[in-house]
Amino acid sequence: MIRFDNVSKRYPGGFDALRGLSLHVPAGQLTFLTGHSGAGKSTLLKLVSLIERPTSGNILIDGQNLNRVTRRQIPFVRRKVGIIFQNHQLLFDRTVFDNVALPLIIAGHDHREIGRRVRAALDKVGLLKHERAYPHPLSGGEQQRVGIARAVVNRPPLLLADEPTGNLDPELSREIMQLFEQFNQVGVTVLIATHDIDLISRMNHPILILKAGRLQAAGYARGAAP
Ligand SMILES: Nc1ncnc2c1ncn2[C@@H]1O[C@H](COP(=O)(O)OP(=O)(O)OP(=O)(O)O)[C@@H](O)[C@H]1O
Repeated sequence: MIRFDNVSKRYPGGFDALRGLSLHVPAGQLTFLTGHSGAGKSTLLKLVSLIERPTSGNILIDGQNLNRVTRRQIPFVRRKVGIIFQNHQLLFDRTVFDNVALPLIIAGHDHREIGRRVRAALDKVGLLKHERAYPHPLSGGEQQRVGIARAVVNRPPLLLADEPTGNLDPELSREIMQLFEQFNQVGVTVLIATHDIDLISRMNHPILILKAGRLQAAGYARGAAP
């Protein structure tokens, strides 16, 4: 699903965030991406979502080489990718419904289709009863679920999450991970960047470990081979 072939990323200022990185995230898997602070996890996710471009090397998503994607094509490629951030980046002056509807409005769907899909996404994350609420009074875990509903409302085949449990306690973190597992079980490829070794070591999913912009190791927490 995601293939990095000798990818390097040098930011303006000269810092090499990724250095000749090659890796593969198979379709249909839930994969964790971990490594020290500054190892390049967020940079990798930004390259996959075309927020940043590589300095050299090739990135293939579902066989499509991102180097060949023009600026004008970026929004169409991004529709295949749902992105979840640690601080969920919700619009606090819009209702839960409107926050989740945003990607569909941008994509130009009609009113009825938007209503149907938003409610389906809110139902999946257990927030249907809060559709008219504003994000502020919701708990941190609920706000993160709104962000997840917004990411999946377009039904993308690929979900990326950057520290999605960073602000949550262990119980809520487990619930959020279970949600990702549910999406994965219906065929969505999921890539989650996280520092939470404790959480991922209790789950049996493939792990990629970055160190200073390179792949240090790939495997399973429980030592099981793929
Ligand atoms: N826009 C930018 N301009 C310059 N340097 C950047 C930029 N974004 C990231 N970097 C640098 O690139 C390196 C990798 O950053 P990145 O955010 O990818 O790491 P990370 O593994 O996600 O770290 P963390 O776990 O702390 O979020 C860091 O040293 C960071 O300072």
